[in-house]
Amino acid sequence: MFRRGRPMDDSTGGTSRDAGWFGRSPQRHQQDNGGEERAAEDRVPSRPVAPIRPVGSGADRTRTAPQQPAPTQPQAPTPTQAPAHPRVPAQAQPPAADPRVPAQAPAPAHALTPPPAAQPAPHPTPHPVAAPTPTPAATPPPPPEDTSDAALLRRTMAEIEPIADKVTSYFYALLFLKHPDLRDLFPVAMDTQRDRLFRALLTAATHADDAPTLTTYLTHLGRGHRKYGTRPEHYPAVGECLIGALSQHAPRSWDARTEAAWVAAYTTISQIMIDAAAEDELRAPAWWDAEVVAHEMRTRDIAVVTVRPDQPYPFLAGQYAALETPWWPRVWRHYSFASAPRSDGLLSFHVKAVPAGWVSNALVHRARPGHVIRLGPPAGSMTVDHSTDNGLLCLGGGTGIAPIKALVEDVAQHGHRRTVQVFYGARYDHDLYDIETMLRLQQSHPWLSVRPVVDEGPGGTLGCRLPEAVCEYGPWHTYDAYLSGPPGMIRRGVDTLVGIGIPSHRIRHDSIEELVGARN
Ligand SMILES: NC(=O)C1=CN([C@@H]2O[C@H](COP(=O)(O)OP(=O)(O)OC[C@H]3O[C@@H](n4cnc5c(N)ncnc54)[C@H](O)[C@@H]3O)[C@@H](O)[C@H]2O)C=CC1
Repeated sequence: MFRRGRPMDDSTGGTSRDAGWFGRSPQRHQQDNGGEERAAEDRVPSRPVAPIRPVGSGADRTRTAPQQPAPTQPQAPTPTQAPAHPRVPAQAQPPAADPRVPAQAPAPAHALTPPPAAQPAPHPTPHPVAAPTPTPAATPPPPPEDTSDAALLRRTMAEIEPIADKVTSYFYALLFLKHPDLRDLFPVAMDTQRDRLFRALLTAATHADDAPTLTTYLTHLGRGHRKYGTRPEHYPAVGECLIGALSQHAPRSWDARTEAAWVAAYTTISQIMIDAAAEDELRAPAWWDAEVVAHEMRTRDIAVVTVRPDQPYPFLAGQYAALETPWWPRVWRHYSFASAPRSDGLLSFHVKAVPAGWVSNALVHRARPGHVIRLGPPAGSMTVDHSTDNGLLCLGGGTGIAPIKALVEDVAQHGHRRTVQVFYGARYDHDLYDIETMLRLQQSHPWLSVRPVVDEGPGGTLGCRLPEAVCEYGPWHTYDAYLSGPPGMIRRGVDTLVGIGIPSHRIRHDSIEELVGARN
């Protein structure tokens, strides 16, 4: 969930009312803990992380760079084999990789070289005898240099940010060169993985001096990495190569102190993630196997897939999960739950097959009843705040209607009458694949109104009409807003809603960065 223009990592449980990126909502906290607050004494003892020995650090920066990794990248998602899921988790991914981390560039702590002070202009003196001599303005002293660890980390990040892609490639090259055994544990295609790592790194670095925020974020990250089979011994290998890559590409800001700051930061990061994963092991599986029990094609490229998890799967309406199919091991994509929790324990997802979408094509065109997929733990905080009576204004674009439907069901289950107004957007009439369900819900719930908004206008003109359509109704300033759909719709929707008076802290949606490419 986000504040406007300021993404919250929804896997971390932030709410619009939290103070920062990774603030934790009471509601999400409860869900994280299975409804119970764990007593401190229940915590498992910390597992010490092995020391990190930076690879390719400042001292040997001049060495030849390793060759770029050559991950095989199949051209099209046309799986031909259906290997069974290995029962023993053979996956591992580097610990600093979360899709929900905002790709926000860190602001440099301050300019290292202050701009030159302006020189006083020469005063014209037509009558030199009488003219007073001006006192030159005092040159302000340069601000004291911030040499805290956090500032050192931010300086490195600022230096590598413009060449992020290169640094990430170098990091993986180093990792697979030094630890070739780890290559098999990553997905065949490393495209999404690369961005995630860098974004997670940015977040950790920019929040290094904000311990509570960082801890909450990393705790979720550590738990989420269980499904990859990440083990404590993987962390030093990743850390060493990460620091090696940074030192190689940030020559201006790298020195012994900077290296020490990175080693300390990464050690802390690893420790929190390892401990979080160990604690989570006590109460939840790393992933759930889930059998497909129904597969319904709604259009030629949209399917509603219903699965039965092999054990209870607690979640909240509005959340999402990572899904892995048996055809593309270690490739996980996120989908929202399309229903509130059901008494029969079944879960539904709305999946649109997108071009070159590995998981989406497998789920739409290949998965059938009887197949078993995997689910990661639930995440996300686009959930209903049941502590208020505010109405809900919901914008669902395309398959983004899935979590909106879950939210409506959630309000219905709570039996507390609140106005819910849904605007359901699609390009054409025939793209409104779930309109019948939504209209049925409207019929049975007098507090619910559903308005389809189709882009195709008179004479076949197309325009993105969804956010604007909301302005024709209202007023909305007492409503909580929920947006779900393509990133462009979210961005424009947020601007529109703020423009018509909904405070940004009452506007909720999943991470835009995560949405980009996350469901393909
Ligand atoms: N399947 C799921 O569980 C979920 C999917 N999503 C996301 O929803 C999206 C659904 O994609 P499609 O069905 O292909 O939607 P689409 O591209 O057909 O668009 C759906 C609606 O969004 C509006 N829209 C699109 N771009 C816009 C823009 N730049 N400004 C304003 N409005 C815009 C359209 O006018 C239309 O009303 C995907 O990006 C997916 O990641 C989001 C949440 C859950």
